[in-house]
Amino acid sequence: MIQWFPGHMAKARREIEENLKLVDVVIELVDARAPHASQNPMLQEIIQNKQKVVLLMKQDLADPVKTKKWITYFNENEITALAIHVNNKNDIAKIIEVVNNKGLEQQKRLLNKGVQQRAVRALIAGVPNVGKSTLINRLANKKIAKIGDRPGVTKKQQWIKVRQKFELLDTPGILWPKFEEQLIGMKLAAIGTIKYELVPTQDVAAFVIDFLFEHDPNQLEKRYRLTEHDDMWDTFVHIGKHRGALESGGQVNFDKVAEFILQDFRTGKLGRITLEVPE
Ligand SMILES: Nc1nc2c(ncn2[C@@H]2O[C@H](COP(=O)(O)OP(=O)(O)OP(=O)(O)O)[C@@H](O)[C@H]2O)c(=O)[nH]1
Repeated sequence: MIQWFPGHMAKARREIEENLKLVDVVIELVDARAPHASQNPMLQEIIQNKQKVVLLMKQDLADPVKTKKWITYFNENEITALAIHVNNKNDIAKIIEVVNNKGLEQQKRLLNKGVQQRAVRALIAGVPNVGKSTLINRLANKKIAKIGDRPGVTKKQQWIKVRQKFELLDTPGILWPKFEEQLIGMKLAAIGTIKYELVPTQDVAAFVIDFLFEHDPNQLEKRYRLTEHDDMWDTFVHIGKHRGALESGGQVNFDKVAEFILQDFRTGKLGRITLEVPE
């Protein structure tokens, strides 16, 4: 997990700016469970006149009604957006079609300026853990070796041919998450974008419990037999006993409880939850 310091952000930005020169379309990945929180604030600024497609990833874990609202919201702002489950073939086919069309559109604009036609080119960008590598592998239709950090080695750009349609840069642009607001930090920690060193696990789990109790209390009853929630301490004790998160003396292990809650949330065992709706 990357620690984002100003230097890293500047470097990430430079890399994307360099790569942007090579492509017609930017594929921006956000998390369908928190599309606003997981959107990098800088990207739009540097994309400028390139075509963009926003993918709401992990739609299988998100609330389908809220996902529809988000798609409408993006469309109303003249942004093409698709909800994606990376294991759904139709979703992948849709990406290929839309990216290709966007790329051709972009090229048509440039042809008038004397630029030669070539294969449509695209790049993927998004915050950590949003599903960039998985999507690249699905689009390539084969397993691409993951290229780790190799400081000091400048890698030559490689292009992946996607179904004879367009070319995709093999390394995604990794964008930094938003840090400015505590609530955004909570959402990002809940969906797994940022690590717990930044926000304590128990706080994140407590946030998830509060959110569910307000928006979808049935899930808490179904999963943990939790029917009332006045006090976080009591709620953790209840869930700890229910899930057997106990220490040798029979005391509830709060860290373990928090891990259980977050794991349940992230794997969809607490239902399909979206943490925010468009304003
Ligand atoms: N349920 C679900 N999980 C997904 C989906 N797409 C990706 N994932 C999971 O999300 C996790 C992160 O995926 P990666 O492809 O490693 O994400 P990344 O953006 O490349 O992550 P970094 O390398 O940290 O930047 C993995 O466990 C994937 O299996 C999806 O559509 N649905």
